[in-house]
Amino acid sequence: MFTKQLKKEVEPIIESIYNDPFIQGIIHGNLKKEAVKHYLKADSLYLNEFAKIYSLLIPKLDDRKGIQFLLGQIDFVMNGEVDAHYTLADYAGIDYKAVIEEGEWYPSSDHYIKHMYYNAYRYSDASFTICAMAPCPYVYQQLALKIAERNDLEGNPLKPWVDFYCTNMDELIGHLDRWVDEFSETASDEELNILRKNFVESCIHEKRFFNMSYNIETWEGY
Ligand SMILES: Cc1ncc(CN)c(N)n1
Repeated sequence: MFTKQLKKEVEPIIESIYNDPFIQGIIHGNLKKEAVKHYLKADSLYLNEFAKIYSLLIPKLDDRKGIQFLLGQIDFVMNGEVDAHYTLADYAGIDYKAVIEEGEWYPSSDHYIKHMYYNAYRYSDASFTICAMAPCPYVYQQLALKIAERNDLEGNPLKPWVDFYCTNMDELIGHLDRWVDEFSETASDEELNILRKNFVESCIHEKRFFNMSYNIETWEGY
């Protein structure tokens, strides 16, 4: 399966994100509050765009089930994933609604968001965009499962964040994989390479997004 190969290829990237300070801060329950705040400011806007990009895929699909699935995902991104954000906001002792008002597309999130939009407008088949979007649920699921495996989260205020991404991603990932695997069966080598590159680059964007948050990256700090 094509998506299986992709997942194998990005294992070292996920391992390196796991060792980066943002995820280590989650593991040890001592992530600095400013990093959480910066993450929330960036991520609330990122998720808004993610929902909008799903909507751009709707005209690319013909099957009713696929369209219904995307509508469900738009709802999840807009209304469900906020639970994970509230866990972080409560941990940092901040007013979530007030904080996200100050959000911006900081350089690394800006790059990531535009990577997804480019593929949505550039290619008529949804698979190209899906490969750029799939690391969003996949990387978080893999990180959460890896953290949960340690079995040392009792009493960690960030445990609900880990639990959230351990449990809510399977169906979505299965759906995205099926779309891409089906397309890959008839795709040219050149198309396969673009799909692969999109997936790998988005995993790297995930790494940069966490580091952007940890390092409080802004446009002023060029
Ligand atoms: C940047 C980013 N990537 C992934 C996720 C998890 N859906 C997220 N909330 N934000």
